[in-house]
Amino acid sequence: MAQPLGQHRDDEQDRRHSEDRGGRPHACDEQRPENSGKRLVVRSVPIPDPGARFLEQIPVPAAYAWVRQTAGLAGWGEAARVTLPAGADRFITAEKWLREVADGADIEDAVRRRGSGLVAFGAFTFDDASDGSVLVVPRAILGRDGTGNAWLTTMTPDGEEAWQPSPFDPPTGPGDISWHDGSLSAPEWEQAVGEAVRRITHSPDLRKVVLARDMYASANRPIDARVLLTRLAARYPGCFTFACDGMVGATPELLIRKDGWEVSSLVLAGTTPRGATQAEDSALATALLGSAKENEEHQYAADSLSDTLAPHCQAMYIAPRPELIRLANVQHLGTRVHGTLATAKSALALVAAVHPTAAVGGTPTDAAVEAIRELESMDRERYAGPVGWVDANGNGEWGIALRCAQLDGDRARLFAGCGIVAGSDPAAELAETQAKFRPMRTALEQAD
Ligand SMILES: C=C(O[C@@H]1C=C(C(=O)O)C=C[C@H]1O)C(=O)O
Repeated sequence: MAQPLGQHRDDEQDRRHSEDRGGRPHACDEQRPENSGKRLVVRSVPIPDPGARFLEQIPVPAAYAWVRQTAGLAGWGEAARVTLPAGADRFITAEKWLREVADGADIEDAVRRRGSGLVAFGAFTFDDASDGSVLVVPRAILGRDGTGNAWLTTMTPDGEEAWQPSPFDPPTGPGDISWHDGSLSAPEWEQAVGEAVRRITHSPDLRKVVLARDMYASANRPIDARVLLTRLAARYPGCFTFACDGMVGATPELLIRKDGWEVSSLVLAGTTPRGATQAEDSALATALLGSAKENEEHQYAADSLSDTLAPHCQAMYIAPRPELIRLANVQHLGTRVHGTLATAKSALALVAAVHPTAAVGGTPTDAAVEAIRELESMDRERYAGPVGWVDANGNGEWGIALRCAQLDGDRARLFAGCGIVAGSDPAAELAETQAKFRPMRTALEQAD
């Protein structure tokens, strides 16, 4: 393995500073960059290939990441941050903030690849009514594409010392984990599912509601995001393994990828377990693909994405029927969507247009979000919200934050949810949430 890149003292100070505040800014920080006014000096340079396991080179526990297969971005430190209050305008406010940061920045990009130059990572709340969305420009990003081209980007507030390799803070596992119920116990959550089915059956207006539940893990030691990232990336290589401001996971669902005029998405909805044998696995897959209930649930999600994306495209292709997406823990129905934009739009503007899809909200959107607020008895915070990265030109890649946890010191809050339609069975949905918790549970409990 190549030498770890090490860390700079400033990164450590940044981390302590943000941890002192519980990772959450005070109200007076809202919409103000932490480097207040200092312009950023951004340099991207090619580096020798650090290898496929480049996530292991992040020098500090507070990691930023967006990685699929052996390609992606791994960041650390904080050069600038904006925290956005509740509001449907949080994506556009974030976009404006990034534009101002980029306009003021001194950028030299000798790499000129997707993800080089000035890049911010973001995690947005699911609900317009929730505070806590963030966009962070790290101090350093290690980037790698699928063919082993690699680069290092440093982003430094003017007048400060650029990040330099120095001692590496080795990752440590979280030790023994104990588990605690979240907002609802399992039986209470089954009751909520029953109530959603009743409302869908009796109201002609509500067709689908995605209901989620949370649970808590307590560890012996502070939980190091890097440990979870490397475990998740190894077990879920086809997913987007992500970390942003303590939100860590491996999501299979691509909300929007924007590259110049091209946009794409992978909508998921409809789930079945993996089989214990190949024959059982295939039988489950065949049943999923042929199930009227799962296809109905899927269609709402595919329609919601295509209905909201279409007005921004001059051409759009939607796969005519869902395909099977197999992960280590579950199998899904998935629909791929590709489009060409009609007018220039940033990735964040597109995220604003399509979120929340009926993969995580429901149909119709407003009634479903209202039912979620009433029935889940919790704030989803950034679970099921958009997570990803955006560059100075508005290109980027955003997933839906699923199969994930919010880290807070030695605690983690895990989330999982399921689409509920008229034909849903509460016990089967509870089992589905258990399967969807598994990626994070295993990542936390796995022995080194
Ligand atoms: C809501 C989640 O997943 C979503 C719901 C799915 C379903 O109901 O079948 C499938 C994939 C995701 O779109 C989750 O993982 O928490």
